[in-house]
Amino acid sequence: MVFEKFMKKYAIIVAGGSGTRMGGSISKQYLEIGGKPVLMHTLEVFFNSDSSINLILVIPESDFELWYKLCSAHEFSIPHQLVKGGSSRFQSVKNGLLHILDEDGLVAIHDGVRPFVKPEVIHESFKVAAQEGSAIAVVSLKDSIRRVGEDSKSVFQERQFFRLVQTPQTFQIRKIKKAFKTEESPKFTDDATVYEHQGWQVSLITGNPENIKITTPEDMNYAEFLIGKNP
Ligand SMILES: Nc1ccn([C@@H]2O[C@H](COP(=O)(O)OP(=O)(O)OP(=O)(O)O)[C@@H](O)[C@H]2O)c(=O)n1
Ligand SMILES: C[C@](O)(CO)[C@H](O)COP(=O)(O)O
Repeated sequence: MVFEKFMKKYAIIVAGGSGTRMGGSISKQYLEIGGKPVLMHTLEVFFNSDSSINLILVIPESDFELWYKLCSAHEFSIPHQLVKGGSSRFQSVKNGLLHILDEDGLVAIHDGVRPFVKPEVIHESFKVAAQEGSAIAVVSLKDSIRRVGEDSKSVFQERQFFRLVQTPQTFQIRKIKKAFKTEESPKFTDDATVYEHQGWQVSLITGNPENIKITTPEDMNYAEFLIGKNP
């Protein structure tokens, strides 16, 4: 039995992107919902779920000044380490991992633009990763799905065999640091795929459906609605 309570814990919050699908002059991670930048909500959920988690925030180096100004304007005082982002999500995660020693412990990797993750999911992810090496938050599908071929013909798929993958994706530090030593590949759409590339099986946990990745403008309306429900 491994008890995660006594292990060193980190969370790498990746926000090194520029939000091309959202558009606009300010990257989506700094847009306000409920009067506060998205990223501050995300950092708060982790801090409030367990204040012993060491928070590492990855943003583009060119945004450091902006972030300091936002922290000052919003009197944001949650302790975190700022790390520069990379040219892709993979590179941003890799930069975050370089700031963690190769030690026994756990690291949750989480998209900065998923501020609605539930504390219960964060706790479960650390618990399962301590026992099994990894814990990937996923949710079941509610709609029917079809696979569309290049000829535009579509085929019914049995949705019970599929899951939507979210973050946090939590790992034992030694394993995920080893996994990220590999060359970047287009197949690496998340951290689970990098881990799996080592021949290791990932463990799935149940995420929360409202833990959306804020991606396009209509997501901001839903995010404002959700903040209203959970101020
Ligand atoms: N070079 C990058 C690219 C993405 N991300 C982060 O990875 C998460 C998921 O990526 P996505 O939603 O695609 O964000 P963007 O890359 O900013 O958006 P887009 O693809 O629309 O440009 C986001 O928190 C994003 O900031 C990152 O840390 N570094
Ligand atoms: C990591 C992720 O959020 C899991 O669903 C997703 O793969 C990120 O994809 P994106 O294309 O970088 O937004």
